[in-house]
Amino acid sequence: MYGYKLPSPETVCVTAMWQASRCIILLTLLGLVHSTVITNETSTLATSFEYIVVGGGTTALAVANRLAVNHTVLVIERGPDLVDDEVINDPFTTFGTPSPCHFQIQLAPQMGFNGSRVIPMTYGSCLGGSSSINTMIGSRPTYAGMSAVEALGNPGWGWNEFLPHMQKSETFHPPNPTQHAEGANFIAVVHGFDGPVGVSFAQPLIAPTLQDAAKNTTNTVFEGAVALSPDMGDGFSGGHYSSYYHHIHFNDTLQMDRRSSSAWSYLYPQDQQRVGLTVLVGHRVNTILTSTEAGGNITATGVLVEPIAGGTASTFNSSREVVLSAGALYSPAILQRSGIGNATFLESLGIEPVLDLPGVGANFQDQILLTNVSFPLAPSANITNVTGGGEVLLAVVVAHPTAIDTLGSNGTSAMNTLLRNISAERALSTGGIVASDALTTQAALIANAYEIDHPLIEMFYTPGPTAINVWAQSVLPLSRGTIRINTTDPSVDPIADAQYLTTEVDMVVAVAAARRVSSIAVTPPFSELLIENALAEAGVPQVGATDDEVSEWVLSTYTPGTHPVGSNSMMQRELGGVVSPELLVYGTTNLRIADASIVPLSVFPHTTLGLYGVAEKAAEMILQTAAGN
Ligand SMILES: Cc1cc2nc3c(=O)[nH]c(=O)nc-3n(C[C@H](O)[C@H](O)[C@H](O)COP(=O)(O)OP(=O)(O)OC[C@H]3O[C@@H](n4cnc5c(N)ncnc54)[C@H](O)[C@@H]3O)c2cc1C
Repeated sequence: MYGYKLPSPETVCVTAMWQASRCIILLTLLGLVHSTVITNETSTLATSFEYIVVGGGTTALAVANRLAVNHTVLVIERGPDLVDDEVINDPFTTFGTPSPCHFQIQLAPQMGFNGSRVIPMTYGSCLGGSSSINTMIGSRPTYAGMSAVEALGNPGWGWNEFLPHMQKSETFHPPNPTQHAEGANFIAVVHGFDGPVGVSFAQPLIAPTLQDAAKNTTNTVFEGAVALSPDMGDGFSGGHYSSYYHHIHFNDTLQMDRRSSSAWSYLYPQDQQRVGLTVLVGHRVNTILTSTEAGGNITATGVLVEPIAGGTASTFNSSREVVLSAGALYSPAILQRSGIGNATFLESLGIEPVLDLPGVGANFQDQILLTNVSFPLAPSANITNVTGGGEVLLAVVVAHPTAIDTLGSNGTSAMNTLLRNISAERALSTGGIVASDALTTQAALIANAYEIDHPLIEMFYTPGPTAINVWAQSVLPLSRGTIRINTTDPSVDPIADAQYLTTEVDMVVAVAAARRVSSIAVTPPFSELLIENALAEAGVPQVGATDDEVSEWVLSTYTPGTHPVGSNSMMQRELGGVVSPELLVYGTTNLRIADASIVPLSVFPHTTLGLYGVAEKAAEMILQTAAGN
């Protein structure tokens, strides 16, 4: 006998993905879930939690989710809850379309041609943080990169130990037969298949003509040295090119994509509801409250919180730990306001130091992007085939050439010499490092990584309606800057100074990347898709331009890579490290940091998938401490 069965409320909710908040409320009313509380009101909240997580961004929500399975956790996010915001949820509308989550910080004047440049850096401020607005390109650190991180005094952070944490976060969607036929591939053993973060190839994956042109031209420009990769996340992505996967949830039933931000992975879905989790939005953490133990160690006891809209400040207490996850731009500022940082600097602002830790805010670094490159399509090019008919498509082909692929053996050995004889003076004088050893050690590790298998640059091709963009990104910058508050007023942004391109080797890499961009535009079959004078039209130096001409162009056009890291680095304390391999702030008993600020070297070509690994590893270590192991 056949009967008609009504879909369960859970099924309705999964199908109506855009209405998740309403679904969660419905399910809660039906008594089907014990829902996480998301609120912007403090009056009804408890004042004490086992854990407090500062920030509600990419890493924060992942850590909070894992801790809240068995503990009470309060997350405090400065920005709003934008669960139903269509710009954020739809992967294809986020680029270039502002949302209430898009924010910019004005960087300190950076090096430019003939003087300095004032450049803003974009970041996300809402639940999910920057994962709610980013470009969703999925890439992982390399084996060589994680070896360098481990060698900075971080046992347990090599590729083999780190991989399981990235796998735990992930549900990888293998390419479907069409995507496979179009070039998408994967290696199953390096992926996870039941974690919260959806990772899949985009739909549609490619614009066929551009895909072919990009692959063939990459091959020619790098003289066949850059080979098709079976999987860009296998740890050996240097010297390869491939179609990218993205952090996107692909829903088989609906045949549609949705951004898999941290919020959509670890917070909103029904199966991620946590009765112990409270998320307070629209509130800023001004300071972390501390007490000093008998032995001189500092214990975090809670946080001082203020509503963004104005109103009375509140205090929340933590009985176990405080986890700082406000991102590479803001976490150092919160520590500094709390009296943790360079004691002399803090005193100059009238802040009483509770912990002298000179590395707070130092070792700040970001990749650069050469983005201002938009090559106009030739009238003869079949626009539909080249650009997918004017639809927004995600990155089509990405290439990760190594130093030897890009510079040849003479260039590589010249760069190696520069790296191994690096002068730390400028970084020291600007406060970018706290000891010259910090830079020479990092430079030697970067040189080793390049010798093994680390990408020197990343190049990707993306189509627009009438032009093709070729992006080049430096991957492992050596210039070091600072994040520093200049007032105790918590509503004022810190001074973020990336010191882009101030180290000679970074200019060498940028010039090499720019030269490859020029070569690509004049190399068939890619060049055949473009107008005849595409280089001049795009303002890019001609092939054969002098080094000075190329440097001038680089200095006039580069933009922030929006992958800032390192401002509370995980490395030895003597080198200016801020956190131990257990992510505990040195000199504290229970203050951890889990966000991009702990990453000591830019070994994640794109940061997000690696940061989910950091979050999973952080949560595991915190839970081990709670269990007394
Ligand atoms: C435009 C853009 C494009 C990008 N593209 C990619 C990409 O394609 N692929 C990729 O892998 N990565 C990409 N990234 C980088 C990646 O998104 C970030 O590195 C990553 O999300 C950072 O995670 P986080 O947890 O360190 O910080 P965030 O996710 O930024 O979270 C920090 C959170 O802390 C909150 N906060 C700050 N101060 C306070 C305070 N005082 N109190 C309370 N809350 C506070 C902020 O509002 C924010 O929500 C991109 C980033 C941007 C901005």
